[in-house]
Amino acid sequence: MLLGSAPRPPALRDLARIRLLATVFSNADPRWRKDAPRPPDEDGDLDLDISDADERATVVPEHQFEAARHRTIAVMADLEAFADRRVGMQLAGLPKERQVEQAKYARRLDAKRHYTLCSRDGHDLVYVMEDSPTVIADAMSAYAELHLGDERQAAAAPGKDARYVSSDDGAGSSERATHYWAYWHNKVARSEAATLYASADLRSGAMQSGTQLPHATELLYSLGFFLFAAWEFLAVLQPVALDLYHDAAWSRARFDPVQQLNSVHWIWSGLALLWNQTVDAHRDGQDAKFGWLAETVAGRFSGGEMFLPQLGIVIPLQPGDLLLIRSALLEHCVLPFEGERYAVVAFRHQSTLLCERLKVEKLLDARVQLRVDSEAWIIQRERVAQAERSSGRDEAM
Ligand SMILES: O=C(O)CCC(=O)C(=O)O
Ligand SMILES: [Fe+2]
Repeated sequence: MLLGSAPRPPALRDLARIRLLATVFSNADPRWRKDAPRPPDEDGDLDLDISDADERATVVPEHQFEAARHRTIAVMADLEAFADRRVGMQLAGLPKERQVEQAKYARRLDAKRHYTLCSRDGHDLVYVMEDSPTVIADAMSAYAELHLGDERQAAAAPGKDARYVSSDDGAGSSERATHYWAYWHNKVARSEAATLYASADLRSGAMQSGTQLPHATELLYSLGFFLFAAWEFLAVLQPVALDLYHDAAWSRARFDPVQQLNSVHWIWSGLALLWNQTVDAHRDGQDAKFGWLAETVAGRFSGGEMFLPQLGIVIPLQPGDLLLIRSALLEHCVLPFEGERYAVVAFRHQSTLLCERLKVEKLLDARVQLRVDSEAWIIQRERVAQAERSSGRDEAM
């Protein structure tokens, strides 16, 4: 695939969307039963109207992305070693205090830079882009206000998800929650015949009865910039990954609840929405092995940086930043914070690629790099300079 030429996914007309939502979330719909047979590939009863592409999320000026690509620093590491789990310091399982202690010895990246962390063998590991405009904090607060209620007190059920069971309970606000909007594959039979089911949030009564739907849709709209930015960056930096993710998403579009909530740039199999969660050192073992997770944070908080022990690096992820990270390979944890910290994490599980018979190894073979001497880089640099010149002119006028 050529740089940036990933096909734009279609979007739904509002009315069609509401009708679809009603169908998708209806209890009667057998697709969301765990034991449902795999949906047929041919057109089902849901007719997507693709005639009206939704451009809402595409109003971000292009030079903003170009500028973000413009400044990078590289930290060399070894991707294969990560896959083998041989490299660097690993902290999963250690008490949070020990994780925090180790973070003191890590290199702290400059918050005012965009950067790429590369592997020695030419694979990029992490991308960080700062300064995206954010409406996400408001949307997360509003959604929490309306729909989390008492659940906000309850983090992910203790013992269920080790990532969010922190030995340090003191960090952050007292209102914590983790919610998933996702489709999962049946964990028992991860095979061709594996079935899909929606996350508990999406199967909840409020979602199914529709009272929560407008707010969920609104929240997803508010994430438009984030999803768009992740899409755009993957298109340039990891086009093969974007292609795979896109194919996986769109071959499942009719059955993907979040897709149905409307997202033009939805290439993920799930979203994790975190309100004030501390997150212990972990790898996201279910994510595509060499794949990417996209994350943004919102709220007003201090601390809460992301620590990558294997790289010995602390990333001061700030509200509005975008992080792309090989989440199944790189161990990461969130350092303690004060204030309100929301995280939105978009991921694609390995099982969703296997199920689609998509070759996840392609993600490794992509060998797409951002190199200062590459042609792509030079083109980008020129475009950045151009964009900066013209925006300078705009400001002067
Ligand atoms: O909250 C964060 O910044 C990270 C969340 C995370 O790593 C996860 O949900 O897997
Ligand atoms: Fe994670």
